[in-house]
Amino acid sequence: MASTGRKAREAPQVLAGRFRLERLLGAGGMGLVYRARDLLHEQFGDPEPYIALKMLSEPFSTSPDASALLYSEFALTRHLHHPNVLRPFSFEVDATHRQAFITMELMRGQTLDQLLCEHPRGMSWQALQVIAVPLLDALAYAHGRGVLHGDVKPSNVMRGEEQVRLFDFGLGQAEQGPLKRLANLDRKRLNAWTPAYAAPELLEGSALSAAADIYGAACLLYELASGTHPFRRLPSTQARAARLERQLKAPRNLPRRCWSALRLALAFDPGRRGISAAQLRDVFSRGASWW
Ligand SMILES: Nc1ncnc2c1ncn2[C@@H]1O[C@H](COP(=O)(O)OP(=O)(O)OP(=O)(O)O)[C@@H](O)[C@H]1O
Repeated sequence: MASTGRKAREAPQVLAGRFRLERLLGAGGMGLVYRARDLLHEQFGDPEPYIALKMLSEPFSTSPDASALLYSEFALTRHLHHPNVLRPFSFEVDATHRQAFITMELMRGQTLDQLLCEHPRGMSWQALQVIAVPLLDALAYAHGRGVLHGDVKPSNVMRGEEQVRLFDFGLGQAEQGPLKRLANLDRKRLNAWTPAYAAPELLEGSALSAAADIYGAACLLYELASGTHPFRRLPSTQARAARLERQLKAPRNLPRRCWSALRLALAFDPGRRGISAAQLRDVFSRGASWW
């Protein structure tokens, strides 16, 4: 994180004459996210003029299709209207600084990786269910609209004061519908997957699929339930080579029916990962019967 301070100082103070950057909220593999104030809204008396503002960090920001990449993230989420998908506001370009950026709803809360630090032995079933069901519902909804997330992992889900939100569709893609044209960008060359959550077939060059999203979500859910990653945070290809699926243990906080479903979702072979986000959601939504 040492470099993020440097990037924060280098960033312009006001973008597009309107958005004043206040502080860096987070730096991921590809982007920098700031808390910013919308000076226009503030001028008209908006008591809550705060937004989140995302721009690409180097070296992505200097790639020829940087703006298209960011636009694609914006466009994918703009077409999703779900209470558990983070709301984007606008895509902008600051001509002076030649800087493209997205504005979006500012979330107050914790990302799930921050939450996991507080639960090293996993969460109770009740606490887990409150997160799992909305998250899976958001994923099922996105998949139903032909949108794949591409990077489901704990740092891309936030538990806000009121809601759980899935965000960062930066590696996402439209499988069908008019947005499919956006998918021409080659994300493989970005090599931005997080190997511990990316399904083995993705790391081996296959196209993104709903099944790949399921693998990431399953790793995340396992981690919430047990406090540890199912495959010791190894890249999935290495975990498969070491046959770690044989050592998988049912998290003690998980009802048995959820474990059977989760195990299926954790399959290394996409052909055997025979469960959808909607099916997983339905299993996790049922009451706390342990059988
Ligand atoms: N709308 C938001 N409100 C508050 N904080 C946010 C928001 N969006 C992102 N963040 C914070 O910024 C961090 C990085 O955001 P994001 O995941 O979009 O960037 P990224 O570079 O695409 O990350 P990666 O590629 O590593 O997943 C998040 O983990 C979170 O802490």
